[in-house]
Amino acid sequence: MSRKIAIFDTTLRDGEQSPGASMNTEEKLIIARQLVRMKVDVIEAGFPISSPGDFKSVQEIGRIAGDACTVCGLTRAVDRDIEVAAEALRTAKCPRIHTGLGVSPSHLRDKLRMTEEQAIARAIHAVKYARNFVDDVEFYAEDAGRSDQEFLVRIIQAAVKAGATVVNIPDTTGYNMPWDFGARIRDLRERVDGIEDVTISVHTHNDLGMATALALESVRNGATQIECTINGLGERAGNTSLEEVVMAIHMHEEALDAHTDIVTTELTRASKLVSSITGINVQPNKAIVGANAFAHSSGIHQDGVLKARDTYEIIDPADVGAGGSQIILSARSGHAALRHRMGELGYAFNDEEFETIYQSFLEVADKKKEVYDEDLESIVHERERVSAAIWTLGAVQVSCGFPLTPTATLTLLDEEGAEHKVCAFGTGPIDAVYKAVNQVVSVDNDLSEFAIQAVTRGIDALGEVTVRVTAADGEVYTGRGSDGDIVVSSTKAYLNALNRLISHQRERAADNAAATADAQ
Ligand SMILES: CC(=O)SCCNC(=O)CCNC(=O)[C@H](O)C(C)(C)COP(=O)(O)OP(=O)(O)OC[C@H]1O[C@@H](n2cnc3c(N)ncnc32)[C@H](O)[C@@H]1OP(=O)(O)O
Ligand SMILES: CC(C)C(=O)C(=O)O
Repeated sequence: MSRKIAIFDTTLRDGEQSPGASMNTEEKLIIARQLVRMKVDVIEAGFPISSPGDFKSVQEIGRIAGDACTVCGLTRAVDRDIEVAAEALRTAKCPRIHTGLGVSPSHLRDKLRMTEEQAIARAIHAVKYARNFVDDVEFYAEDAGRSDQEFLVRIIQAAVKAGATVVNIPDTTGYNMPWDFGARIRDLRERVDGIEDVTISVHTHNDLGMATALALESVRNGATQIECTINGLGERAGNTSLEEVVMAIHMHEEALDAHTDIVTTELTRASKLVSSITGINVQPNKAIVGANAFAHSSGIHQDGVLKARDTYEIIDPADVGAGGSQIILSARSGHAALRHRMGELGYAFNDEEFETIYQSFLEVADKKKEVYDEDLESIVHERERVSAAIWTLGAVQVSCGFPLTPTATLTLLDEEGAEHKVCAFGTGPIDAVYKAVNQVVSVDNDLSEFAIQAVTRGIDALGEVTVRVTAADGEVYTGRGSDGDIVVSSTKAYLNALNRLISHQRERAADNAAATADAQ
């Protein structure tokens, strides 16, 4: 059995330190329930002395967690902080006090204004004092990543001797290279007496984008607890992201000789919950939980994934509760992806038909970021309309605006492919286009209805126009047209209606001629 790595979730403490992420007790409780469901080992619920609200949150989370996990409150190495944390955790089944102080030259000299000896004395006192209230005391050596390693060994040794059950080695400013930080952990493990009886924890920040790497390198060097947050929330660039370390350990259990007890299928839900409560969106390309983590939008990748998912996915989306892989249709998609999606929508085409559809798809895709199902339906229907065409659109251009007179320049193609070019004015751009169409296609009709709607989302949505025209004999014909440009969709819709009218009139004329011939 591999080593168990405890997951210490600090979303509700360090995560909440993200600007704009503060949460009330009710919200913290909702997240805490999800953390319990996900089986984290420790919930750092807050900093009890910092406010009555945080005190209450720690107290309530201690109550709901029961013995499912340890609940921890953070303190400075200050007696009053420790007393208040102890009080907040009084009714918790598995309470932990997390106390400590800065250990780097900068923290000692500029922030705490203490000598190394004073800091060691304060650390010993804080750990011992906390042990009066709880059996489980975690000592943090803040900014250990920039500390003098000899001093770090001494203060950690003192904390272990004073009764710390966990020693936390933070890279508070995310300064280290993973291998350097790993070497620090290994050195502590080799030199601190009694460290084998305590848990070595790491708390790494993402200032250089390496929080996850720092945590994993620490595990390789003997750490058995990782402090992390959902979505990597936390001070400045954030903390180690829980979902990343959990899945990295999950994927490389053998190499790391490590596992966690996290229910990975709950990761996506946890991410969405934290994002909706804090109002902090997850970047789409975020590992594991980003909206694009299992989305494929380029043809070569889509073809691969459709043939075998693991050609481009190392994680089964179901393993993190993310539903399934997504094929995003875009101008970079190839035949395989489009054929697949069309199949899912219930369309089957022969190769020749499909090639026309694919070319229309590329035209639409070049104008839009993403092609949705509604766009595909529209492309299919547009093709059906084009195949029934008598008059087709060659080109249309309008100029309009204040104080211009709306003008349309139009080229229509007849059934023989001959071009007919006209120009017309109107009360608006569509009116100008329709007047131009009437100059070429001379059939008696009244435009009785005109409606336009966006087929999909966004400013680049296809606009679908529906028109109804009434012929001289009172018969009504409907026409539809779609395009990213509503002048073009309006023109196509009108032509579609007129083509129907003309072909119906031709059918009727042919029927009449046949009837006359029969009668003679
Ligand atoms: C790396 C981290 O993420 S640490 C956690 C950060 N979290 C927080 O700060 C929680 C929210 N903080 C608060 O509510 C407040 O800052 C409190 C209640 C903790 C303290 O408030 P105040 O008493 O007003 O102090 P203030 O915040 O102005 O300054 C911090 C003081 O604590 C001292 N201090 C900082 N860390 C420690 C420590 N670990 N142990 C002992 N003293 C410390 C500072 O040196 C400073 O002391 P000084 O006033 O004598 O110079
Ligand atoms: C208080 C400690 C654990 C911390 O948050 C840090 O060092 O970043």
